[in-house]
Amino acid sequence: HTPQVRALGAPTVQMRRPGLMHEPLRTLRKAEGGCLQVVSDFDLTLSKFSHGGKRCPSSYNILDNSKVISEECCSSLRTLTTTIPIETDPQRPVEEKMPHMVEWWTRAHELLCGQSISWLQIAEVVREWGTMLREGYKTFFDTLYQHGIGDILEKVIWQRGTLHPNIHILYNYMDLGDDGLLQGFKAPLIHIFNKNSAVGSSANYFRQLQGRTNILLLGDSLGDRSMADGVPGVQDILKVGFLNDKVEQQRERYLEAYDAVLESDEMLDVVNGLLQHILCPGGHEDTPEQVYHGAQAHLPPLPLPPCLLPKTHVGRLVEAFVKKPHFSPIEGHTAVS
Ligand SMILES: Nc1ccn([C@@H]2O[C@H](COP(=O)(O)O)[C@@H](O)[C@H]2O)c(=O)n1
Repeated sequence: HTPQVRALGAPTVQMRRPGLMHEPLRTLRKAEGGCLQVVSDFDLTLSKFSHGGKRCPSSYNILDNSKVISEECCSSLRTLTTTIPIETDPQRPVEEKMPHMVEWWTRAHELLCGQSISWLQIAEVVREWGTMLREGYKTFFDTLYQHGIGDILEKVIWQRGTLHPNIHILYNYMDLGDDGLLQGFKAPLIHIFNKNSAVGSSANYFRQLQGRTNILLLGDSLGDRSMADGVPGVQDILKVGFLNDKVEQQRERYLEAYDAVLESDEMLDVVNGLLQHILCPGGHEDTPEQVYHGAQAHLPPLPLPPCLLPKTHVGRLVEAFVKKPHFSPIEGHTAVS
């Protein structure tokens, strides 16, 4: 018997087969988090899709739309967004979309590298942007940290004080020259349809987490549902999708792709509620806030991320600011994106 999961009763939650949630939830709950890893997308999943009626930028957009980019570059970047209809076209198979995505990301990187962007400018742009995480992000990260669960998410914001050592970030890391200017992006190129255990250092990373056989996956695009593909030894996986846009048109496909779909929901409350259900198997369900405050009481002080240690190169500081730090996962904690 799976106890009622209060979070799933929220009006924004849609499930095609609610009954199918029972088994994975039961397994996840039974393990009390000991076997859990959370694999999450960042853009428009942990960050907001809209705020005050306006669309929020992706982590690329914050640079694209900023004053550090010339008008000409901005317009060229905008031209590239003509690829979006291909990205979101439900009729095209992923294999057909792939080359277009590679071309888009590659060209955007080339354009950005031609702009002599300095690390200070990047830090400033990110600071200005800083408010766009979904409400509840602190509860989310702190709860996972307090329970020793890493294996989380892509791209997390250190500025928000939530870059705990159990987080592993998979992203297109910037390459800053000795002059502090953006000169390239590190390989391999990561784009919307190749974020999985086969890319870059992920295979190693996931191998370290072999004991964590239950996955809570969070995404906002249909490509995100494959983020845990190839992870070794997975027993149960629960996929939660944020359906941000064109809700009516996309509902059916999202319901097929994800176990639970959150429609136009800018909060992380449902996710926090699920975590709280999984992590407090013994008794009643506290509210996520109660769990959060409990978690806070036990949190050790945050260690400085390696990029902020005194001896490190200033460029690494920038990488932290722009959410593209290259931290080695710390054994026993870790996290993914
Ligand atoms: N140069 C680019 C490339 C992609 N985008 C958009 O960012 C989004 C990234 O989404 P993830 O789910 O992979 O985090 C994606 O929706 C692209 O449309 C961009 O803005 N600029």
